[in-house]
Amino acid sequence: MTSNKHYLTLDNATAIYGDSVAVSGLTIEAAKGELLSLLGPSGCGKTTTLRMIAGFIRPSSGRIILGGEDISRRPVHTRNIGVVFQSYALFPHLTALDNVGFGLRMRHAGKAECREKAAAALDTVGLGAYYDRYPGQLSGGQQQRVALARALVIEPDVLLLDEPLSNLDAHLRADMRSEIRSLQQRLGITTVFVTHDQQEALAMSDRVAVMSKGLLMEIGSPVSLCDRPKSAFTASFLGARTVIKGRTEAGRFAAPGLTCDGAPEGATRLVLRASRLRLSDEPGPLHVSGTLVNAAFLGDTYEADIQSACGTIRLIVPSDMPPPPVGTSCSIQTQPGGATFI
Ligand SMILES: Nc1ncnc2c1ncn2[C@@H]1O[C@H](COP(=O)(O)OP(=O)(O)OP(=O)(O)O)[C@@H](O)[C@H]1O
Repeated sequence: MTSNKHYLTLDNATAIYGDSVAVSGLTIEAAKGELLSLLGPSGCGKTTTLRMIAGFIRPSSGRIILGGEDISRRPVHTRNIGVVFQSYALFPHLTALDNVGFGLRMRHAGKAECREKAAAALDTVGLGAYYDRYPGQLSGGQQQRVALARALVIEPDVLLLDEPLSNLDAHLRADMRSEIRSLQQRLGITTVFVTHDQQEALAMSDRVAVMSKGLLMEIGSPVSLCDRPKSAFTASFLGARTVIKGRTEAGRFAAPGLTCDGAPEGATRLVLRASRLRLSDEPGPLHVSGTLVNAAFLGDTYEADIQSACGTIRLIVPSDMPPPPVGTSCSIQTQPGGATFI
């Protein structure tokens, strides 16, 4: 018996290629209906993890458990898992309908059933008018939807998405991001989503597993990872954060040219979150000043870099509070949630 909380479990899973360890002792659980993202830099083992779940590679040690059953040694085609690859991997000589129906035909479904289910899956992803188009006659976003329909048509127990948005332009990416998330929630399908884009992971996931060099660094909800990162790696990988090394004595964190009050004993890193800092001389917990060396206008915000004695500190300030000219001396103050200690 398995609870819905432990629907998909990687139990100490390790993957080795030749003599190099790609994934090392990974233990992660996904609840039924959860969208779990694997987030990390290139080469950290995200795709390898997905391939172990799908069954394309066997774990060298450890287990993959789905719905209470150990599937580690089961061949790919006997696992009811849908996969969408970065490249979509559509057959160019088949129409959208036949691409989607392909998996069903492999499972010996009848012609009428294939057609009916493939059409329903294409309708689900908003491609009802494109059954007869070939991949070459579809836009990147439409091809991506066909690939998604093909993964969904088998009514998979788990959906695996390997960087499915990386070939799309920024605008379409944002649209597809929310489309996939609402579809996943509507269908209640347990999903593992691989990405190296922190915004994508934060926007789409129930929980995010941060990976580095084949290891799980940290796992948590997007909000908890952003507000209370437990490692410097997570803090800096989640973007727009400055991590400063220092020491804490009597509740005060100190680094060259910087102090910050409210630190727990033993803290050796101060994480400053760019969007929760401001340029200000007002007194507060943070004491640091420096020179503005860069200010980039990003539309709704400015990204400003302050060169200080403890390194460059990045701030994101609203565009209605433009930073002073480059070269100006400024002090920085933190707003609630702007400073975290590790
Ligand atoms: N078939 C293979 N043979 C040998 N080594 C491999 C193979 N596939 C991946 N690797 C290595 O395993 C490690 C993890 O690769 P993996 O593709 O899982 O990383 P990733 O996090 O998905 O990266 P990316 O974001 O670039 O796709 C890397 O060091 C990679 O070079």
